[in-house]
Formats: sequence, C-alpha cells, structure tokens
Amino acid sequence: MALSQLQIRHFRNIETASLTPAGGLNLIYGANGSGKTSVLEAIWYLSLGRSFRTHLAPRVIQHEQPQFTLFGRLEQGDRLGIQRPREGDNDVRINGERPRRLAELAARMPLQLISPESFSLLLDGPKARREFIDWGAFHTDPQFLGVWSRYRRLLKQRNQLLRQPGAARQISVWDTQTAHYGEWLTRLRSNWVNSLNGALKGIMEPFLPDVPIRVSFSQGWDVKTPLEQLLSHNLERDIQLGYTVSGPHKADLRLRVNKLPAQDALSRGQLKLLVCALKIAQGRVLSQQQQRGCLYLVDDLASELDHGRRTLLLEQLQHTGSQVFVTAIEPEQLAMVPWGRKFHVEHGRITEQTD
Ligand SMILES: Nc1ncnc2c1ncn2[C@@H]1O[C@H](COP(=O)(O)OP(=O)(O)OP(=O)(O)O)[C@@H](O)[C@H]1O
Repeated sequence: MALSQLQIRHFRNIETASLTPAGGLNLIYGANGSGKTSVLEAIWYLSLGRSFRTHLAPRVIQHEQPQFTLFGRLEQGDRLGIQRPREGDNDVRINGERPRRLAELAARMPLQLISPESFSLLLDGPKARREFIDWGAFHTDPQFLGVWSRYRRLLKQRNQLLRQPGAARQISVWDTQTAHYGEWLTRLRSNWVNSLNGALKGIMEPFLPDVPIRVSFSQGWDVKTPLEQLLSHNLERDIQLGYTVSGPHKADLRLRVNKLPAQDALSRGQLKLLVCALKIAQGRVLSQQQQRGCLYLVDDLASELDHGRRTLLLEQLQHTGSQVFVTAIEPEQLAMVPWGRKFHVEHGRITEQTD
C-alpha cells in the first residue's frame, strides 16, 4: 500500500502542493517552521479524517482561507479525497463516492506515526496502548470494528443504567450481551498481541540488544473469571460508583524490563527505539497476515537518536518494504540510506530535489 500521488491545498502553511512520492523512502526536509510536519499531518488527515496535532479541524485550514482540500491516489488506483470547510464537517470521498463510515478511509490506508510525541504510547495511560492493539485487530480482522462498536454501545448503556435507581434487574439482562461482545473483543485483541509478540522478538534485538523486554496483554479483568460472572459479581460496587469498573475497556499492553515498567527502566533514546520497534512490528504483522503493509510517517527522526541508531532505524524502515515519509531539518543528518525521493520544504512550498 503506497500513495502514488498527493495533493494538498490550503492546509496549514501549504497553499498548494503536488507530490509524486517514491514507493519506498521519502525524505521531507527544510528549516524549522517550513511545513514538514504539515505534510505528514495532511497524509494522516487523509487516512483518518482528523489531525494528530489538534482536535480542532479549523486550526489546520490555512489562515484567511475558507477550506482545505486533500487528494491522494493509492498505487492500486483508489482515489481518496477530503475537503473541510471552516463551518461544517469533512466531505470525504473514496473514488468519488461518499463512504458510509470514516473507517473505510483508514482501512484503505493503514498508517503508523513515529514522532517525538510517540513516547506517550509508553508514558501515558492505557488508552493509547489499547488504541495501538486495536489498530492491528481492526486492520487484520473484518469483524473487529463491528464487535468493538457493539461492546462500546453496550458499555455506555450499562453505565447509564448504573446511574438509574432500580435498574439492576435490567442491567443483569443486558450483561449477557455485554459479556458476549466483551469476550469476543478480547479474543481478537489477544490474537493480535500474540502475533505481534512473535514479530517483535526479531525487531527488538538489533534495536535494544541485551535488554530483556517482556510484552504482555492485560485483558482488563482476571483471566480466570468469565466476563458475565465478573459483571454480575461487581454489580453492587458498579452501582455505587456509577460506572463499570472492570472489563475489556480497561485492557492494556504491559511492557516490562526485568520486572520494571519499561518507562522506568529505559533511557529516552531507548524508549524511542522501543516505540519504533513496536510500530515496525505492527506493520510487519499486517503485511504477513494481509499481504499489504502500512505507510510510515516519521517526524523528526533524528531527535533523541545517535548516528548509529538513526542508521539502524532507517535500515529497519527500509526493510519493511513499505512507503515511508521521514522529516528532517538537515538532509545530511540522514544521508546513510539511498532515498527514493527527496522533497525540500520552504515557507510551505514543496519542491522535489534531484541530486
Ligand atoms: N492554519 C495555519 N495557516 C497558516 N500557517 C499555519 C497554520 N497553522 C500553522 N501554521 C504555520 O505553519 C508552519 C509550518 O509548521 P510545521 O509544524 O509543519 O513546520 P515544521 O517544518 O515541521 O517545523 P519544525 O521543524 O519546527 O517541527 C509554522 O510556521 C506554523 O506557524
């Protein structure tokens, strides 16, 4: 899966740009504030219908402009487009048609973002790690989205009923369904983490040799207890608290080094490498299971990494065989691999550079 064409109009400081990226490594370089991250943000927006920097979509529309437009063509021919006016919603098109769900965009263009903020995967609460697991389950199992949405709806309804006096009997009736979808969701997640663990071993070794990292799936409640039994057992407490305390909505990915949480045992550079290894492993399992890879967006690759680790990361990205977009301030910082294409960004203008 690769973008063979990208057009950006009135997005951040980019007035208009048209890129024909390489199927492999693409370098986007330029001074601070030139618009490099905005290119990655545009690709991300085109896949997910939102930014990774703000939840306020009008912020990404170029100042003084009424809307932005993004267009991408995938190598197998699909055409993706999004237009976003200051007032109103995204107008999304796939091959000229409005999709029923935004998720249809994401399904066509799986992305992994590695940025200086990616540490949050390890440092923040479990939500980011659940999303990380769910990314893989979503892209490899067509049932995932339906099962996940159903569980979320049932959980929301349960939490509403927990706050209604006298609804205990009604909750018990619904709990059979909640448990059914919750257990199903957990199986899909657990399958994904098992596959991920297999791929991670080989990837982690060159990144963090001699660091014994253990990755395990925590499903959100005691594995020995069936979910329906747990919900029934916790009902009184859940009513008192007004929400469902345990279940798949509390799932997490645990990363430990010698029994310590990874974030307490590793340096910042090592944490960045661990995040990179996890994201590269996600893409590898996807391509093994689906014969289609994901696209990697790597913002400010050089930060926190020494020359040897930068080389290693670039080589590992190259080995994925995926399309990769990397930003850097100085192209010389990343001259250790042959780049498919290089783009120079200056005050929002993007030009392809030939050596
Ligand atoms: N809505 C907008 N309209 C116009 N310009 C904007 C808008 N939002 C942000 N900008 C400007 O766009 C520029 C590009 O920002 P971007 O983060 O893409 O740069 P960058 O090249 O990645 O910088 P750095 O190397 O410092 O990370 C910034 O100067 C910013 O002030």
